[in-house]
Amino acid sequence: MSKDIQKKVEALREKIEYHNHRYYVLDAPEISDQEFDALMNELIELEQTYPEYQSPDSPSQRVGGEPLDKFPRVSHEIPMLSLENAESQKGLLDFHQRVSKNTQKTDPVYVAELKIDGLALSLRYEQGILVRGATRGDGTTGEDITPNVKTVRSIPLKLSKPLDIEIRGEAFMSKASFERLNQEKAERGEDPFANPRNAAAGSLRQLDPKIPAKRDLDFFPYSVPYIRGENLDSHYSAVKELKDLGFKINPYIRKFETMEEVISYCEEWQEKRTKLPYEIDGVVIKLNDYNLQQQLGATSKNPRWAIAYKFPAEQAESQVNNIFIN
Ligand SMILES: NC(=O)c1cnc(OC2CCCC2)nc1N
Repeated sequence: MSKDIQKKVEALREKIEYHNHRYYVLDAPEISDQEFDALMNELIELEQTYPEYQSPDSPSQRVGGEPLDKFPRVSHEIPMLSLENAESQKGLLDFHQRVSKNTQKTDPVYVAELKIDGLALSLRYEQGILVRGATRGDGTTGEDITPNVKTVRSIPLKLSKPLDIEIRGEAFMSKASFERLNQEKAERGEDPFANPRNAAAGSLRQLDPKIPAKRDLDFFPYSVPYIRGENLDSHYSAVKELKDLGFKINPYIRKFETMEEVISYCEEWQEKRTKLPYEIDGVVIKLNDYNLQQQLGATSKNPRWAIAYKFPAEQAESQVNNIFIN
């Protein structure tokens, strides 16, 4: 009997994670929400009947377990640095000058990414299993919020390869989920969140994981500070690897040969950002080649091989819109 139950539980888990990936990462579901819920309810029932089969990587953790009384503190062996800001196009050209001068490369390849306005997370996987999710904190000490991180549907609980790896990225809430949440809070007479970033941060810092589980949080990875057994030679190859491992990758990431192209990408998204389903506050520009990154290194605060182009504060008109929507 027990062998059969174990097989059934494991088969259910795989099926549920497969459909979770289809829906939340590929945006291409194959079954209805009702069918998915039925699979999840069946798994939860089996795990409650046979607690000996509970497992940290079970998708039942995505709906949240028991509340914690506090978050343990964690240290980031590799500090989570912050980005130096460029307030203008001239700042980007100065950055390019510094990079070219210090790497003797006049034509380095850059990667440009939308700067998602959310909460930085560090994810640790051992043999491909998510074992720890932590906030950035002050860059060297963060909070272990693993049960809450497991409720973010686009964060894989198990990678497609059994790797020991650390992955960092931005957890965020879409504009639509933010408006819906504030609507619900208003109906309950609760104070609304000021913006999606606060809503995402506030949700992930709840001691009861059942709360973030209902908040439709999302995640885009943006760096691989540590990987064992594979050597990645560039940021772009790391992003490809993240996609292969099961993560959702932001579709607007681009490689550019010149800073002029980077600047026009920044101008393009400064105009188009209101059309995105999530908030961005700029563009992140990174030197693609890991050897060149290594050559430039980092200060105690920022990497010298990356910079953030921050958009000027959002036009007043769009703020007014938000007030009326709320
Ligand atoms: N908010 C973002 O979208 C974002 C933040 N950070 C980074 O890169 C880290 C890696 C090295 C220092 C900054 N990339 C991003 N896309």
